Amino acid sequence: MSILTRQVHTDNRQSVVQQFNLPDASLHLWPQWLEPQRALALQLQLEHELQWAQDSIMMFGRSVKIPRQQVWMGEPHCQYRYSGVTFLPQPWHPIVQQLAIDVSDFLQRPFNCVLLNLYANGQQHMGWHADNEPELGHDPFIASISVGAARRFEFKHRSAPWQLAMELMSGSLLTMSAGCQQHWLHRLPKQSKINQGRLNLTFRYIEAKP
Ligand SMILES: O=C(O)CCC(=O)C(=O)O
Ligand SMILES: [Fe+2]
Repeated sequence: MSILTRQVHTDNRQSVVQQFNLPDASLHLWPQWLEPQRALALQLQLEHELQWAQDSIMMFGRSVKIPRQQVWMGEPHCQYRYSGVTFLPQPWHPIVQQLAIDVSDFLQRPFNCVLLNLYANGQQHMGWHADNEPELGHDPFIASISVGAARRFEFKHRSAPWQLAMELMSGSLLTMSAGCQQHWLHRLPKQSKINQGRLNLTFRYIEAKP
């Protein structure tokens, strides 16, 4: 499959965007959305100040530790159930809340919760999945910010032999929408040679129940 990408260059790093024209999905990547100093400060501060946990999930009827650490954070109503486990949100850390506001302003989209993942090195990873839990609504719009080591991020279509890989650099913003979670899977594969850590934040929106 040939993927057309369109690149726009101006002085402002936030307006440099790559658009991936995939069947059944929309992906946009701003490779340098955060200033390098802000990306580094964010990584260091969040690594130290959040209550990271190597949670367990259910796989094939067994409880298995995830190969990374995570924090679920956001508005109090944003309970999140995946892989057989319900997560209650930690209250906003002010830096993460400010980032949620900045991303919302930039994309003109609401976000009220975020899954943070901390990968100590390239051995830590996330397997094939889609973020299609019912709480996220019919066609989730997800904004993913990465800081730290650059890592490969891969997509594969659920029913056609199409694949796509990209590099998520420190300070990048990736959006996944328009069918991406229904029709595609994504993963962060192992890259054993990478020794540095990486932190990723996927901002999401969960509607409050009346
Ligand atoms: O670390 C990443 O870039 C993957 C994050 C992701 O897919 C998720 O949090 O659902
Ligand atoms: Fe995901």
